Amino acid sequence: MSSKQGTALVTGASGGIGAVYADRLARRGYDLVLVARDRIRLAALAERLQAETGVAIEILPADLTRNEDVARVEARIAAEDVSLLVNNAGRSLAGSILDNGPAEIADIVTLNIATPARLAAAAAQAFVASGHGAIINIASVLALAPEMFDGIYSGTKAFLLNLSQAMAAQLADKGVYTQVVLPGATRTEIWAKSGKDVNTFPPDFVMEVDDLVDAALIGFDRRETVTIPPLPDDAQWTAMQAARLAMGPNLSKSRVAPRYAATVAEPVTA
Ligand SMILES: NC(=O)C1=CN([C@@H]2O[C@H](COP(=O)(O)OP(=O)(O)OC[C@H]3O[C@@H](n4cnc5c(N)ncnc54)[C@H](OP(=O)(O)O)[C@@H]3O)[C@@H](O)[C@H]2O)C=CC1
Ligand SMILES: N[C@@H](C=O)C(=O)O
Repeated sequence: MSSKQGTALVTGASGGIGAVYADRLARRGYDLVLVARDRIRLAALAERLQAETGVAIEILPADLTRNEDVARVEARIAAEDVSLLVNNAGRSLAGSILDNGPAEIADIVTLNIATPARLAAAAAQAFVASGHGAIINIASVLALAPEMFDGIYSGTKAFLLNLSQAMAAQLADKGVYTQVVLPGATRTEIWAKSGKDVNTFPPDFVMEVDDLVDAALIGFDRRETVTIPPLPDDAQWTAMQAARLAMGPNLSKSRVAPRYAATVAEPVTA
């Protein structure tokens, strides 16, 4: 029997933020499709949540950097029971742009940009066709703070913020809700995987993963487009958006802005 909430497909569900989303969504009555590479961890989570909540749970082991695996997940999203996509799987990098080569850069761009874009598109197309559905994209506060990190990881998260705001604008009147979540530093394995010890960070800098997901779901229930769980004053985000939108009418012109007119410009020497 299918659940009233429908089915939520969660990527990166084998640990960290994705596993907590799976837990919370099962308790809200969603059936689940759990996606990640580690079949054993997915099966253990599915078994526990099935026993605790009684919802139907399937596991879909997939390496989301592989085209054929992503295609299997796209096909599962297109099935009519799926009503929620949590686009969460992601990775970080060890070191800066000076330390990473082509393989690492291609891998993170595929996992953090190309795959979530493909899955978001698959979900958007299916949900618009059925007239309802929701998409949660997990970005990062580093989308707003490129100076703080390596630039590549934070750039992938800026992409997700941009994509989500565009999707929210394009899909809201078609019955599809898009939320982008910007966590700050959150205590998960992502830090150790990229060579950082999260326990050396100042304690008031790091959020526990349960708190992060519970706050993000409050933003979801409020139908926020952008949810930033650590940010105390929403007015700061609103002001930044207002400043960005105010530039809109000036961003494309037939004439060069006077400050770039040839007679004004000074040659720059390196
Ligand atoms: N923790 C933090 O401080 C923050 C995290 N985020 C974002 O939150 C999201 C979740 O991260 P978090 O829970 O912290 O990290 P974790 O490393 O704990 O979890 C990452 C999840 O992604 C899965 N994953 C990684 N690579 C692949 C792959 N190639 N194919 C399929 N699944 C994959 C992992 O499963 P498996 O290894 O089994 O494949 C795992 O389930 C990420 O997008 C991250 O960028 C954003 C801001 C802060
Ligand atoms: N996951 C973190 C970096 O690795 C972050 O987004 O803060």
